[in-house]
Amino acid sequence: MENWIDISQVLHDKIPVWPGDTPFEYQVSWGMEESGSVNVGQVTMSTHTGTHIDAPFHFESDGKKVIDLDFQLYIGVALVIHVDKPASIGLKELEGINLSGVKRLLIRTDAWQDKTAFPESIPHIEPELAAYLSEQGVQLLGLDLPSVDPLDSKELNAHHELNNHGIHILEGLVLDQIEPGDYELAALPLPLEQGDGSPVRAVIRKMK
Ligand SMILES: N[C@@H](CC(=O)c1ccccc1NC=O)C(=O)O
Ligand SMILES: [Zn+2]
Ligand SMILES: [Zn+2]
Repeated sequence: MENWIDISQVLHDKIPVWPGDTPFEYQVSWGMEESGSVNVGQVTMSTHTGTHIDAPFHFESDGKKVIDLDFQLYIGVALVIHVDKPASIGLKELEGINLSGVKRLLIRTDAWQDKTAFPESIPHIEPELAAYLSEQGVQLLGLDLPSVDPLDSKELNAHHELNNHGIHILEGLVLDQIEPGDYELAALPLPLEQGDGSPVRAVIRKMK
């Protein structure tokens, strides 16, 4: 009994993407009939589709690309907390939660309920939170939202501040059914040499 729970969005042709971004598409480009032996598929997608990580190159031209990220960060103990549908996530929202020594923090907001559509607005991470999180030891921040900044933000202050404090970003998790507590997490990015982001298969297992 392994008890791993999938907290990833399913990738299918109707998965919502950032407005104006490349739609997700899977096609069998070389079918059984044609090839004589196999189906061979091709995937077209934005790197920010569904459950994914951001590399700093996403928002900084000289930032690290996916291949440069330490993959160890994406496997290990993580704390899940529940901050119910906040307007934004700052110090006040995390009051009373002990984050000391937490390296991977996953925040369940339940603010993106209908995952068949891209949300109209989302709670954002207050950029000032980055310093506090890094003081506590946080190096990976995961959310059940498509961004850590407001959807109309061009400055991407939370992305930058998190990166300035050595905190990496995991977005688009599915945490609706997940009770707060200590878990093991695995959410490995693909080894994309040029990637600004990467889809991940994110799974968690409750710590005994
Ligand atoms: N910051 C978002 C993605 C993002 O901003 C975005 C993704 C695809 C196409 C356009 C985007 N932003 C455009 O202003 C993210 O980190 O996933
Ligand atoms: Zn992203
Ligand atoms: Zn992002």
